[in-house]
Amino acid sequence: MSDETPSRRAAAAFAQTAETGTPVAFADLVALLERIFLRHGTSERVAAILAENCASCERDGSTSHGVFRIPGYVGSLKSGWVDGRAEPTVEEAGPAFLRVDAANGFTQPAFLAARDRFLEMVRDNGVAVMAIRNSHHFSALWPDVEPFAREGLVALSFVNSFACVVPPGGKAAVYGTNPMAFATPVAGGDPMVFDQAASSMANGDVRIAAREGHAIPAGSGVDRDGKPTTDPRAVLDGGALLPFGGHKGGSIAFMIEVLAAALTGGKYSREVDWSAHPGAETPCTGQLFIVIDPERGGTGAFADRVAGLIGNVKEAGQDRMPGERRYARRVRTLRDGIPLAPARLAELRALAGDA
Ligand SMILES: NC(=O)C1=CN([C@@H]2O[C@H](COP(=O)(O)OP(=O)(O)OC[C@H]3O[C@@H](n4cnc5c(N)ncnc54)[C@H](OP(=O)(O)O)[C@@H]3O)[C@@H](O)[C@H]2O)C=CC1
Ligand SMILES: O=C(O)C1=NCCCC1
Repeated sequence: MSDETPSRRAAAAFAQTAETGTPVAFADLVALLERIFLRHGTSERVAAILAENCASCERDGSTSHGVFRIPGYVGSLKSGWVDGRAEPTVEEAGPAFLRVDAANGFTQPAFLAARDRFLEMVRDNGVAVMAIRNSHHFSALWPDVEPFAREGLVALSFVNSFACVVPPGGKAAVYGTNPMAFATPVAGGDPMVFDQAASSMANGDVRIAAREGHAIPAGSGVDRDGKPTTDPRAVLDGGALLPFGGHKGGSIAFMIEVLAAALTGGKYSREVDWSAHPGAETPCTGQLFIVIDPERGGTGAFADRVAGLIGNVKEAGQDRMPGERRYARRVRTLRDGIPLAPARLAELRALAGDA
């Protein structure tokens, strides 16, 4: 059984560099990122939320959505494509359905503005849906869902991005890399969380491979003529990624366009048009949450049952559950600091306006 996803393999060289960089304490990284966001026009609230979110990705080794993304956030803010001071509006569309308009701002501040009311709905009804639109999600999804599982809930979330994935057998990019995340409580342990793109790789990992001069795994993408390629630059320059697992990943990507865009009122990935905003990198689309109170299942032993299943999976030979790598790295980096390559740290300090 392979130990790594193609994305993980493609990012490995960069991750190694990062592992050997200058150690930065989590709180210091949050403070540095907060200064960058503030300097580029966000409100204090938005800066605090995005800085914590992005630093958490770096801390947990979510390299494709950690500090690597900061120039992209800045590009979107500078180009006027995203509103760093947006005030989201929250509307109740039923006893267990919240609609959130992020008002062309970042998704996480809009999500957090609605989260308390959403939790009440989940507790009252056993399940609730939150549909966010006009929102820029530029991060991993696990920071959105893991806290629900720590509160005893099961959470699912879906985001669509921008057209860079061809449907199986297709020639034009229709889908985004469209991640989905799932989180469940586990008795006696950390939640089990998976968070994965519907494409062979995240676009972020393709860009890291291009920057570092590494090939991407065969079967990940095609060039502008639709020919298979392992050159990340060919994928980025008019080419596209493929869905993971052929038609099965294609169907997941389709489902995510429906749930995150059609249902929320957000844009489809292929409707994202930032051509009038050079430098913009954050897609403005939608995100859907479905959160369930597992106690409503009435077994009284939900989290024990999940722990039992994980035990079965491990006994059968899977040595690592999704999320375990992140948790181990979190412990390490909170203790030893988050290793940042000197070039990355210099880039961040320059963006923060440090001399
Ligand atoms: N905002 C956006 O629009 C987008 C965001 N993304 C984000 O990019 C990130 C990377 O996505 P992707 O490249 O698909 O993710 P990966 O393929 O790296 O990992 C997907 C999941 O599989 C788990 N996993 C990886 N390797 C193993 C293994 N050997 N055994 C068991 N579990 C394993 C990971 O857990 P672990 O984390 O513990 O390694 C993770 O939960 C995600 O966080 C996603 O949300 C992607 C696309 C668009
Ligand atoms: O890595 C990706 O794929 C993406 N991440 C952030 C939003 C655009 C797509």
